[in-house]
Amino acid sequence: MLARSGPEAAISFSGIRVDLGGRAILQDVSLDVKPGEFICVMGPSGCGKTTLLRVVAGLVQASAGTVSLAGKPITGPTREVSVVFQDYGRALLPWRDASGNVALALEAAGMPRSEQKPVIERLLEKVGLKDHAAKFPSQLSGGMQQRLQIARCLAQDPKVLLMDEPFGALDAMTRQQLQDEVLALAAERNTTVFFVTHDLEEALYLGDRVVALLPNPGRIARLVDVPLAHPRNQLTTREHPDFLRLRRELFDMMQESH
Ligand SMILES: Nc1ncnc2c1ncn2[C@@H]1O[C@H](COP(=O)(O)OP(=O)(O)OP(=O)(O)O)[C@@H](O)[C@H]1O
Repeated sequence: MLARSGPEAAISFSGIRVDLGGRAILQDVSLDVKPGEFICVMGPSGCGKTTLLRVVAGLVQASAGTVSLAGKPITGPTREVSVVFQDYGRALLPWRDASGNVALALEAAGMPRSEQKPVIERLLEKVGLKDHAAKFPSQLSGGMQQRLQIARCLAQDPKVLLMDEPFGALDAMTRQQLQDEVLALAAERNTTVFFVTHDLEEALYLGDRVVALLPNPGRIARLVDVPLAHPRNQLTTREHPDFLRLRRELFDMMQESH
């Protein structure tokens, strides 16, 4: 057995290429995501962010190279990985109330009904929906529906949480609240988060590292460490000189690539 210098990567991409529709969408992507790391993938529309996330979800296969989860090759969807989509409206079941939507994940895991109630209550409380357990998705605001989708994903107790532009459809205030909630939840559970966004500031605010992709074909243009202290703060973090410096650097890089 080979000696390892540190813990095994939670997600490891090694020289992957993804071809779709007869062309290379992603090329030569290599990246190790550490366990418990919050990694943000950003870049312009069409650079392959969602495709990269779908590779981790086991929904798209790499045409070349390898992708593994905690050392095991990804061959399809697994319960260790959960996905939060931008479109919460379609992700939730409209005929089930908030409790019922969270229960879905517990049922899928085979948890007996009698054990589900306290787990559901705790999760809804965690995402601030304790008093809305009996409401149906249509009775909840957009932010609340997204919180519910997050609770349902957490019910699966995933090692890796994939988030695809999860706050893109929310107003600025709600978006900031949810950013802080997800940061706190991920830190508390030591969940590895793979977060896709086209918003550079969101990527820097959330990420321990930011992967900047450029398109045609999608490839890693920059990988930056974000040296900002935790917990992050919507005012002081965003005003920090390191935040402003990195924002400028990545912004310039994106502009130059046009
Ligand atoms: N199934 C598919 N067949 C053919 N081409 C595809 C398929 N899925 C995605 N693509 C193409 O791959 C490229 C990358 O798409 P992807 O959705 O991964 O980009 P993105 O960076 O997430 O974009 P956006 O920010 O607009 O969501 C796009 O040009 C898209 O048209």
